[in-house]
Amino acid sequence: MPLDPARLLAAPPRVRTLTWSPRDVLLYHLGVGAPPSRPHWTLESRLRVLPSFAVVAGGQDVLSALDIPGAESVDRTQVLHGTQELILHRPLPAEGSARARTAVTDVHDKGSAAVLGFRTEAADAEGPLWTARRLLFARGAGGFGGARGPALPRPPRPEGPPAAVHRVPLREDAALLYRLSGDMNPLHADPAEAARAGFPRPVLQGLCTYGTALRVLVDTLLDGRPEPVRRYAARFSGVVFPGETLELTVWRTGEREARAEAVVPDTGRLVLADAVLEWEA
Ligand SMILES: CCCCCCC[C@@H](O)CC(=O)SCCNC(=O)CCNC(=O)[C@H](O)C(C)(C)COP(=O)(O)OP(=O)(O)OC[C@H]1O[C@@H](n2cnc3c(N)ncnc32)[C@H](O)[C@@H]1OP(=O)(O)O
Repeated sequence: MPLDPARLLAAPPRVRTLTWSPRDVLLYHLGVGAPPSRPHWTLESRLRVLPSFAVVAGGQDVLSALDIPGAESVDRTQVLHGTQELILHRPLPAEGSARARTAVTDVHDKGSAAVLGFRTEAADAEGPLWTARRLLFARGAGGFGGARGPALPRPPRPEGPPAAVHRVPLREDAALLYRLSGDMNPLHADPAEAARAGFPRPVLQGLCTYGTALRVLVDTLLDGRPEPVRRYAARFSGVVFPGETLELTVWRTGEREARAEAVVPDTGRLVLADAVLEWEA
């Protein structure tokens, strides 16, 4: 049975209560490579919360993302994370409980692939906390006769020299450490699953690359203060393997805005594209 856009879009939103503690935040920060020299990520007494923690808070189960009516035919081994956007309505507390509501927003037929969009709204007793939007790229799930949908915006590279270029080595076990925070997809841990998905070895979670880049951006642009971050978005343009080094290039594009991209310099592969970070004073 092919993918059924009408059923997917009509599926009731998934509602979950998410609770987290400083231990979860500390583990997440290690998963995105926080070094011992940055105690605001690694010590409970000085802890600040990297905004991208929102995507794992409360152990959000990425594997169940496609357990919805209409997506039965999608081969889970072929699904790649395509884009991620986070809008922070307030700084995240180190300990919290929130109600998160996730709905399917887009079902696009790209020929051989399908692109599925999801939107999560999370709020606690004090009001909205974050909005997350993501696109999943389901290889082999296209051709169901649906609308192609819009092309992803590909803004031109910022003009002028970058403000900074950071080399960010990734741990060999980065994917194994990161998965303890929430993304237990075997694609990131099991060589046999990676081979089934067409990769020579397990690939890094897109959200690990996303969080790693944000950590570096917050440390270098905001002096390690995540509280002003309001929006962070990026496209996953190529796979990353644990143990590789990322080269993160950053442009200042406004008083409170930066753009960034990451390549794996050994291969020249662009892996994180069109990243944008916006913050307030
Ligand atoms: C079990 C269920 C689990 C569900 C959750 C899983 C979450 C995680 O565990 C999984 C992961 O973390 S996977 C790792 C992170 N992601 C990646 O590594 C993907 C890297 N990107 C790629 O490989 C390619 O860009 C690729 C393959 C994404 C696209 O490359 P191409 O095929 O060359 O695409 P292209 O020809 O450029 O474009 C075709 C159409 O697709 C749209 N598109 C392109 N890149 C996209 C992207 N990143 N996200 C969403 N849509 C994208 C294009 O706009 C194009 O559409 P159109 O033809 O209409 O313009």
